[in-house]
Amino acid sequence: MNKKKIYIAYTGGTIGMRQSAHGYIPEPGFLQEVLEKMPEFRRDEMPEFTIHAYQPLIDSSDMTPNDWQKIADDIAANYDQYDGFVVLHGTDTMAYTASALSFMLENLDKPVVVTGSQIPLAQLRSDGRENLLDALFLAANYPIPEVSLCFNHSLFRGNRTTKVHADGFNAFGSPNFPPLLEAGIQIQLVKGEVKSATGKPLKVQPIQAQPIGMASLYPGISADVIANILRQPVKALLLQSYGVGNAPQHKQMLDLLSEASEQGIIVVNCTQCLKGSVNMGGYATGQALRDVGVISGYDMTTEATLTKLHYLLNQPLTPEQIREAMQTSLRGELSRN
Ligand SMILES: NC(=O)C[C@H](N)C(=O)O
Repeated sequence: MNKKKIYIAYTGGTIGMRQSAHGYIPEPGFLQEVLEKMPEFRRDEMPEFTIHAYQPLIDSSDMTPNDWQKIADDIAANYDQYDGFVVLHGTDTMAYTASALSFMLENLDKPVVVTGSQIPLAQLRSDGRENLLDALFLAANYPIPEVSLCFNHSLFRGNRTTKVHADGFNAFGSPNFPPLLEAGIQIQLVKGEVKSATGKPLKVQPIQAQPIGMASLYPGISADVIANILRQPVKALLLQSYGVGNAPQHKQMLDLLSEASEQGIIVVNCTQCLKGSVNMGGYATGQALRDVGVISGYDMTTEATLTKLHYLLNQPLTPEQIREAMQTSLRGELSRN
């Protein structure tokens, strides 16, 4: 039987860490050593896999857009030799990386599954074994050609995920989109579409860090706080508003946002709520934002909004084109009714 070949890009994260006097730390070679002692990964039903360990291995709190670039380039360089890709990554910023890769990898025709764990693979109660077995098995046998995130027996669309639990095994949620697949007793496709590769050429859109401001509204927030954020050389502002996209009807703040929009700063309205969508037509407090040029983030996660802004700001687009693309689904990251 011809086994499928999966490329593992091992970036770091808890899954391969070892206990030290200062807490968990990544250590080169350790993950491979632990895997050698786990025969289940070499069973006949499992695909062949190659591990490429990054130098240095990092805790995902240290991830930057340069690292997203490194992962995207690595996948592109190995694209033709493998049937699918698994990215081993820390959980803290996993949803950001999964979202960023979904935008950067244009014409993706093969599965890219991002996973990691809450407890290191070397520890007795690790969730890393299940997550990595699932990720490899699904990448080989259920090739859904998009960037997904595999955790706790669910496969989610990567750009719909957010870390919802700091210390539970069910660390990720996809609040506004059903899972692509559920791996219970039966493996059940929910929203995912299994397709074999068509041979479309992959294109990587390069990304460099962009100055993006983020402000979460709270009762009593002063316009000065927003003014300070806008004083930086920001190109976009992610505004986390209340409910369906409401903000206080604060003249000074609305004037600031209006000025920012006129200067070409992209101001995106996302809700602080975990579930549901922005609808700025719902209340006068939301309409006031729309009237000053703020655009809707609909039901996008913070992670998807931020990485999509990075993706678009790196291209030669006008502010109007960016606003338009922000409100359009590029990779299934938003739903518009
Ligand atoms: N569970 C984890 O992987 C957390 C770790 N701090 C990381 O994100 O790299």
